[in-house]
Amino acid sequence: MVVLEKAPAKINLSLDVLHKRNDGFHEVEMVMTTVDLADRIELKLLPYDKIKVESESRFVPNDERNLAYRAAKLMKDHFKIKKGVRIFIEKNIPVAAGLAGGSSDAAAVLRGVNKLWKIGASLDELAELGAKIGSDVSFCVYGGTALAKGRGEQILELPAPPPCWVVLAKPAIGVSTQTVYQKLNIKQAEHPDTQSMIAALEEQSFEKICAQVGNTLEGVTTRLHPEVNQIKEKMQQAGADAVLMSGSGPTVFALVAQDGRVQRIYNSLKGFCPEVYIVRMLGSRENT
Ligand SMILES: C[C@@](CO)(OP(=O)(O)O)[C@H](O)COP(=O)(O)OP(=O)(O)OC[C@H]1O[C@@H](n2ccc(N)nc2=O)[C@H](O)[C@@H]1O
Ligand SMILES: Nc1ncnc2c1ncn2[C@@H]1O[C@H](COP(=O)(O)OP(=O)(O)O)[C@@H](O)[C@H]1O
Repeated sequence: MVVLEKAPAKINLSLDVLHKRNDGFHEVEMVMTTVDLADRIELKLLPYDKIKVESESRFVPNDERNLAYRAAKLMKDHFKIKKGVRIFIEKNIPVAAGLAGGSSDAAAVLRGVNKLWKIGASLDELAELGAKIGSDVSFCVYGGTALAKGRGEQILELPAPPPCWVVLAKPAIGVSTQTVYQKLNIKQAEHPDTQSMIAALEEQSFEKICAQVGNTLEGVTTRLHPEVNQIKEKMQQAGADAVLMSGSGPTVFALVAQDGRVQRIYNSLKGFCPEVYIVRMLGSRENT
């Protein structure tokens, strides 16, 4: 038996860091949405009790360090499953990019082995388990558009943004999420207005969404990697309606309403950035 799962990337339309917690994590408020740049996860039932991970990407480990492996192991242990799985990951999402590729692979494996091993857990149960793997996994279990609170694992569904183009540009650097959080000075950083972003989504106002994008982590990554600002400037000059770094970076996204401007923005980045993508937002959970 084979199960196929799509593992889409996410962007943070807004990301606010409120304070550092006693457990070392940061309390956040993030408005997140999935886009149609996705890894493809193929799960095959093995006739023996083992988890195997395979991928042609040289950027991800093929052993127990892979978040997809950890997701399958968690499901085996939690539901006391004595079956095996071969996980093949077709890696399309850039790694260590602020796009939650690893978290989305883990979420896809939670959903996938739930079917493969006929466990019958609800999405809510899978999202709760996913938080043990990483802060972004719970959101990735549901996909769509959501407000994520706590350290990222408390998910509240939000209306899908009005349709628009998203141009993603990733410079040739990887960023450690842990380092970015460590270097953040919460008092001095900029903070987006999360409630206004939610109101903009509820109003379905593309203009207001564009006005409210903001990311508390952007300043930290920009100081470490000035390329991030250069990408933002190029996107703005080429006519983007809004530009922001996603998550801890270094990927920058542009929101673009007019078809005619998308190719211009793409062309302005191609040659400067090794990885540039034109994608759409997936919008709601049903489309993810
Ligand atoms: C910044 C965000 C925004 O969506 O995403 P990415 O840039 O990684 O995609 C997330 O908060 C990242 O989520 P995720 O990548 O799952 O992080 P985790 O594995 O849970 O944590 C990695 C490290 O980041 C720090 N961390 C993470 C989340 C959080 N709320 N506070 C933190 O301080 C901790 O130091 C932790 O050891
Ligand atoms: N399936 C996976 N896909 C991507 N990265 C993975 C995976 N499993 C483990 N990792 C590790 O997790 C780290 C962060 O990965 P990723 O989710 O792509 O970044 P981000 O959290 O910035 O969005 C990388 O250093 C990578 O080695």
